[in-house]
Amino acid sequence: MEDFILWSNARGIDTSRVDLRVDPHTRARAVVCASTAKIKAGEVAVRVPFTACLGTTGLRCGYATCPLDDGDVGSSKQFYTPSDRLAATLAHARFEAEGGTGGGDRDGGAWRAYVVDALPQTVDSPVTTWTNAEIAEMAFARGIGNCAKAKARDAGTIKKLNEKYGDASWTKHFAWALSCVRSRAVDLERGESFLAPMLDMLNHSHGAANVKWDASDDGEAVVLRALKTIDEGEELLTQYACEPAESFLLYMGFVGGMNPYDRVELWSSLGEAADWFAETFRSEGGEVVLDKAAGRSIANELEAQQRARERASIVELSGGGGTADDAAELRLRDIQSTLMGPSVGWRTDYDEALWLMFRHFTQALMPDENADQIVMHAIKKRCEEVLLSMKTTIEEDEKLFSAEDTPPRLRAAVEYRLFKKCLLVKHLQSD
Ligand SMILES: C[S@@+](CC[C@H](N)C(=O)[O-])C[C@H]1O[C@@H](n2cnc3c(N)ncnc32)[C@H](O)[C@@H]1O
Repeated sequence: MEDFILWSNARGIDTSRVDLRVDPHTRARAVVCASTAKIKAGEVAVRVPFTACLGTTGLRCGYATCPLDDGDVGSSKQFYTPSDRLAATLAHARFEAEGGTGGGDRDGGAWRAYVVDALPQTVDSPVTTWTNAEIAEMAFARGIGNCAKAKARDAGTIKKLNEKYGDASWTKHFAWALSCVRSRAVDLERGESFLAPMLDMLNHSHGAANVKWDASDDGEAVVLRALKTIDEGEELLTQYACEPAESFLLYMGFVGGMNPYDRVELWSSLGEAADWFAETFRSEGGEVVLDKAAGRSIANELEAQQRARERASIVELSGGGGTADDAAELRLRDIQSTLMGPSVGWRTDYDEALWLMFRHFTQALMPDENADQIVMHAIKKRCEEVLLSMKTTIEEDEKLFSAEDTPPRLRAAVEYRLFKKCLLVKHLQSD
């Protein structure tokens, strides 16, 4: 790590207020407040000039050679997501740092201390190294399904890159680079993310972050700003993202305890929820009374409206206007291919659509009942069904989670399913 610190300082990264702590067993790093002084709220703990970052030319990053920008048809931004582009840039830097000749600025050697020596050799996560049996331990369809989708998508991208650039080029590092990007890139909400050495060694906390990353006042650097006073020796923690547990486990290999943004998918689509409603709320004689085809078409309509809203909000986030349409479409594709997919749970727009649909069904089938109460009853019934469908109980999971001899991957999968189950129980107990 000393070489990395020397390299960082030579690149203008000011590390005088922090130290790196390395766990001797796992080699995992944590950034801690240096023993020299506390860091007060609002102060800058670390400053990383963009010239020491790896990313896009737009940010004037020091390493910005994206091999996908080779001018060929099929290599433009249209065909790759921002994560693909950053991963290709990192893969290219590593290829050069290890002596490969890949064109571009041939500056890779200068980045060796970071891309070869400091970045992890592997990112252990369900989408990278876990076996199918290990993935299955996540138990919830959303996590497993998103993992399968991400793996299939990555395999497709790698195949495409190998066909175009050959598998002995920088592409041989692409899968590794993508996992590094997903687990450590910084995003300043300017559209594209980048890798900032040193900042990317900070760990995450769902609820106790004491620093946040920010653009420097002069716009030349990314800085870590203290959110409160940080004592000597205290670990600097940031909140990487406000995302459900899937995003953390699939792309970073950890769950990180109770996540306030976590959610449970009760059905994989509104159509499935509509069928479930029809099957569950039958006549006294046991016949299905809700017209299933009509139920499905309501579900499809609500889902289409939801997609249109999502698209519109992404266009708005991208700044609106003509060219933003492409960016919005790409961003939507990126989000959908990695994180989301249709989702029906609660506390999002999809929940609103679900609620509307179930209200509509209730009013048609049981006009004398209090529709909201029936909807609540239906959702709780589903929570119970999902809980009962699990192969393990909460108590068994708790035991596995705390047993010392539980293998780390199983522990991570158990932590994932355990918090989901706790969410279901919490919902069942709510008024
Ligand atoms: C951006 S890096 C952080 C630095 C990392 N510890 C290292 O050695 O470079 C992200 C990785 O750190 C680990 N990590 C970060 N926050 C964590 C947390 N709250 N719980 C468990 N692992 C965490 C995960 O392995 C994750 O993939």
